[in-house]
Amino acid sequence: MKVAIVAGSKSDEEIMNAAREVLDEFGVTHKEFIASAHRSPNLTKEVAQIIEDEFDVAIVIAGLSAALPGVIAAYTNKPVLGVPVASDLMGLDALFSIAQMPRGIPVATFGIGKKGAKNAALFAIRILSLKNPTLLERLKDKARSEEEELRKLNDM
Ligand SMILES: Nc1c(C(=O)O)ncn1[C@@H]1O[C@H](COP(=O)(O)O)[C@@H](O)[C@H]1O
Repeated sequence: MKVAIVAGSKSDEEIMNAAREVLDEFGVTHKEFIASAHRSPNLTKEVAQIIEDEFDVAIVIAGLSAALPGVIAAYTNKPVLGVPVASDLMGLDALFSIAQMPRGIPVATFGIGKKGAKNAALFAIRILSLKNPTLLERLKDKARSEEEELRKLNDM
């Protein structure tokens, strides 16, 4: 039950942290990697091979032209959850780049930045919960307690 979090640069650290916090909350084992398909293609290939061999799912975070999620998905059959990072074009560049994958190389695309990273982590947990009833219960508990908070706010 392991999730890889990969980012294209150390400058994406804040977004990585957002994903990590959610995984920690659910007690999911994870490991972080920094690799760039553009700047370190050999390292990226090695990281993808490690994901293929040792991980269940990968959250891949990238800004600008954001080739990284697609390149990782080319080297592994494990599910790749892509998270765009905002920069000069508000992250639309990365969003379109990650969403517009050529046929045959699927990457699930999430929202831009920290919210997207948190949802990607929750999605990774949903994937893992298919084979892990304890994790599924934790997801249900979280949903229940969030609804409970809203009931209190509404005095209901
Ligand atoms: N999208 C990619 C890739 C890649 O896709 O290979 N490599 C770096 N980057 C992105 O470049 C942005 C700026 O990086 P720097 O701050 O290191 O210049 C980061 O958001 C990173 O994800």
